[in-house]
Amino acid sequence: MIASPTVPLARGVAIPQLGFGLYKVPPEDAERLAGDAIAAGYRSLDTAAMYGNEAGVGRAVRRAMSDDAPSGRLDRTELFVTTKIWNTDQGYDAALRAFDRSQAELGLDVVDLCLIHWPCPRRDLYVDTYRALIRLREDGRVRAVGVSNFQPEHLRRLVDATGEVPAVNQVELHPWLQQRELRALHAELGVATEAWSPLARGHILEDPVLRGIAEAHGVSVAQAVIRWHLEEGTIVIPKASSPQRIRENADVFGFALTDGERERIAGLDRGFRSGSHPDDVN
Ligand SMILES: NC(=O)C1=CN([C@@H]2O[C@H](COP(=O)(O)OP(=O)(O)OC[C@H]3O[C@@H](n4cnc5c(N)ncnc54)[C@H](OP(=O)(O)O)[C@@H]3O)[C@@H](O)[C@H]2O)C=CC1
Ligand SMILES: O=C(O)C(=O)[C@@H](O)[C@H](O)C(=O)CO
Repeated sequence: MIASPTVPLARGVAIPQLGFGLYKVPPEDAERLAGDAIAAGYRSLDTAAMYGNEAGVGRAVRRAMSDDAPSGRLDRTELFVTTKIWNTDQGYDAALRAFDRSQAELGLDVVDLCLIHWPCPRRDLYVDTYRALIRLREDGRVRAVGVSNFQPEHLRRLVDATGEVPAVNQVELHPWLQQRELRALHAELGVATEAWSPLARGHILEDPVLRGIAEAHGVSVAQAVIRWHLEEGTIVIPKASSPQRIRENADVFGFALTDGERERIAGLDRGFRSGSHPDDVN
């Protein structure tokens, strides 16, 4: 894999644009698959307390920094780890305690990015939770703080209440759910867009337009879609369960989509969600 470009966040932090997602990776597989991803050239790992696999991710990171690293020793600054505060841990004190647990599971002195996993507006605790993340950043325990699954009204309220713009909003985004209104607000506020379920959990892989574009480049549909995300400027974190797919998804720097292909993909937006809608999660 050619080194992924990075996306600048506030305060001099930069996140690799291509990362590896670990939702539904069983705890016993997390160290191996995160290690496979690092060996394939990924430098960013996306986990969460809810995934139950932070310990394995932390072990893979520490192994990559050790003298017996399978593919050459890396410095901690070369790796980027994201975790998230789960819904039942929202609130100022609860979020601080949840972060203590995540940090202990990961076994890392500093976490690169910590997100509020879902806004959970009916709990009405996301502003307090965000203040806890700011405190963690000020204490040097996280480098950047952000949110996930926030809709425009949640972002606006957070910015009004705290005077802070989250570094990242991680949302479901792929060719069938292009999130144009939200991305326009991100651009206005200066929030980086990160795509979860960038392959729509596999649902889009049979799309005939995407298949035609992939065939034209001699790549898989997954590769064409990941390439589209990169060209859109989105941070992208595909998950895969085999070393072969992990490598395939990172082999996306040797071709470029044409303007016509990007236009055809723009026409695929249909509001399809492969995961939950933020209104339904509390
Ligand atoms: N903040 C949030 O609320 C959320 C965050 N996320 C994050 O985003 C990450 C990615 O999203 P996720 O939901 O996992 O879904 P993805 O869109 O990344 O799709 C993963 C699915 O696609 C399959 N797949 C991957 N690569 C290929 C390929 N090259 N060819 C064919 N099939 C392929 C995988 O199969 P297999 O595993 O069998 O290889 C898996 O079934 C998560 O792992 C997590 O880190 C996800 C959901 C919500
Ligand atoms: O993966 C995550 O981070 C999630 O929160 C989701 O998968 C969420 O639980 C969902 O969308 C379930 O369909």
